[in-house]
Amino acid sequence: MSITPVPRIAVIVVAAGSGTRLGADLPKAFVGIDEHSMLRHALTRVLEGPSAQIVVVAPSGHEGDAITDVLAAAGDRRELVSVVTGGSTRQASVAAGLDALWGDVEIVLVHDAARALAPAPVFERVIEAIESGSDGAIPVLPVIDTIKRVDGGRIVAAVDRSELSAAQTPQAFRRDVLVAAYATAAEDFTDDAALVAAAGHTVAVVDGDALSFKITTPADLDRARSLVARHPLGASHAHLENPFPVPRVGVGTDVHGFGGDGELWLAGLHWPGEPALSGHSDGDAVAHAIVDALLSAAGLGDIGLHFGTDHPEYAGAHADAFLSRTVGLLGEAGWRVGNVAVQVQANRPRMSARRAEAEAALSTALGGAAVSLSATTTDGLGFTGRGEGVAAFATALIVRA
Ligand SMILES: Nc1ccn([C@@H]2O[C@H](COP(=O)(O)OP(=O)(O)OP(=O)(O)O)[C@@H](O)[C@H]2O)c(=O)n1
Ligand SMILES: C[C@](O)(CO)[C@H](O)COP(=O)(O)O
Repeated sequence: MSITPVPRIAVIVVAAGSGTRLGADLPKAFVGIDEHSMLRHALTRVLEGPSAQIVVVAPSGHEGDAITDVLAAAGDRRELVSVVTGGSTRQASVAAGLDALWGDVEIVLVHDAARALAPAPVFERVIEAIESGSDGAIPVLPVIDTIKRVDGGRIVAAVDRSELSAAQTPQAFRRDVLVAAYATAAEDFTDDAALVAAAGHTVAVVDGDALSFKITTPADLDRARSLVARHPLGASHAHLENPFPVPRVGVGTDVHGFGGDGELWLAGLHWPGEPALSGHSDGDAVAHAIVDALLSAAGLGDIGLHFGTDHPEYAGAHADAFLSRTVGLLGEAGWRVGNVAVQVQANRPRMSARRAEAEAALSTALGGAAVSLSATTTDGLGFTGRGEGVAAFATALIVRA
């Protein structure tokens, strides 16, 4: 039987605020970003960091809600997490968390549940600063806006923003330093770094992260919701370090029966002497399967949405019109095509002789992305085996533009 070592790091997640500026009808930490609360998101990301004791500080009367989030987020690590009741100020809530630390803990991180999307590398950076000898460490971002000192409704001074930094959490401290500073604090501070600095300690700064923004106002909540909508919890969490690092794949299929007017168009090529496929456009099942694969990868719906019979401009249109418009739709959504693989099932035409030509035509229509085309028959089975039509199956990979 293995015994889990007692962690030397603890994270106090303060979640006991009311969220007046957000104006929700329940304490802020329990407001949903998606179907999961801010606290649940924050805990999920804390749990992606180094093994640590986790103390959740909940608003009085909402300890049960906090335990529900802990059980959902922590799974079989729930023995690492405890819930305590917070106070009327952030500082009082942190103090309640400090009282719950286990004996072996040497490094304490204090983190706002309201900074629910703070990514794991920030936790690692502040811990590393303490392990390198600092008493305290705080993540900061440069101040971007021009800053003015204002008094009586008028500007009284310009402030040099190069001297300023915006404070974030998690903030990390040597446990003995933080506990002693809290024991002697004579006033209320908005963060722990200020309290520890007021006690005479040096607090090192490390790089913050734009994703560690605090959800304070309804606009902040909208921003968090839109980020999380693109990258839900339970998929991957590393995504949020960079909102768009993960390529996406999609699938598409299409079938068309023979019986159209004129001659065949398939895989972006004209096939003189071959019977035409029927359809609103030219019936090019290969191009249409690729369109669906690309739209599905980007989450942009399907071919019916963008090229259906209510779009008369695509009546009789060939592959290049479909594919170039699809590339445009992806581009507007911030995606570009990585590669496409497509398979044709048909008795005719014989694709092998023109495979390279078809791949080149499709690739050109997709702005140069690699396309590979394969073809098969179905041993006489099904509608393609009976020679009634053509089926195509495509997969696509897209990456952020
Ligand atoms: N008495 C308090 C006040 C705040 N916090 C926590 O401290 C973090 C930062 O607080 P902030 O979001 O700025 O404050 P709130 O009190 O929640 O919001 P508001 O100031 O808008 O009322 C939040 O995770 C919040 O839950 C806390 O645990 N206990
Ligand atoms: C610790 C903190 O997140 C630092 O930015 C703090 O909670 C900030 O509170 P604020 O008074 O809303 O800036």
